[in-house]
Amino acid sequence: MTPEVATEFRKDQPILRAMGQRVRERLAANPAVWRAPTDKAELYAVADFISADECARLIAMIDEVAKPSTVFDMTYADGYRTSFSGDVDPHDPFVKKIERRLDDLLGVEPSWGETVQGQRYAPGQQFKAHHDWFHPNTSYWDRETEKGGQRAWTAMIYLNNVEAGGTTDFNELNMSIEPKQGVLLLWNNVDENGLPNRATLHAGTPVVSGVKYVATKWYRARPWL
Ligand SMILES: O=C(O)CCC(=O)C(=O)O
Ligand SMILES: [Fe+2]
Repeated sequence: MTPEVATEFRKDQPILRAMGQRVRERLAANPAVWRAPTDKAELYAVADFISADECARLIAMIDEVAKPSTVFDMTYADGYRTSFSGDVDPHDPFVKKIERRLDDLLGVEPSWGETVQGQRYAPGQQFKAHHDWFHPNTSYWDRETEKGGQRAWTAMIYLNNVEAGGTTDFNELNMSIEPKQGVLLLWNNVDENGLPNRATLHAGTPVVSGVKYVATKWYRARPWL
């Protein structure tokens, strides 16, 4: 990482380092949490994090709000993220229940989490390789730095099994994760020093057949609400 970039990241670095340590220790003490065998990134999974009924309920909510996805600096037409997505109602008691379960797993202040975003991929749709952490020199950097700061953790739940395709690929880690209903995938977007981790590069690969639904919550360095 160039020194120039490191300057941009300095503001949240100590917070992210401390947060990483706290979450890491909490997850290590939880027997339901599996840690991927790599030291390049912190990637975890929890099986049966939510039930099939809960998945169905979230899927119905996603179908109500999903629109062509955008990425912070891009439009749908750029073809980078061709899924449909939308935020589910953050005031819905059922959504709050799922959020509480996530907050509690990580031991993170609820106010640091963004609203849960649902995403649906039809055959051929994908989210090309990207980092979830924010990059400086973008149109959104100042705004996001002001509101919540850097993205620290990503918590993504697979809501259904996909007939073919739709894996989440972490190419730097040589890992390709097949969607499985109810599984939570969790990773720290920054390294142990609190700096953005390039090895967290990942993609939602094109669905080949069937449909894929995920629900994602990102946790920030500071209160987002
Ligand atoms: O759908 C996936 O497997 C990955 C989604 C993703 O990376 C994201 O929404 O940031
Ligand atoms: Fe992502």
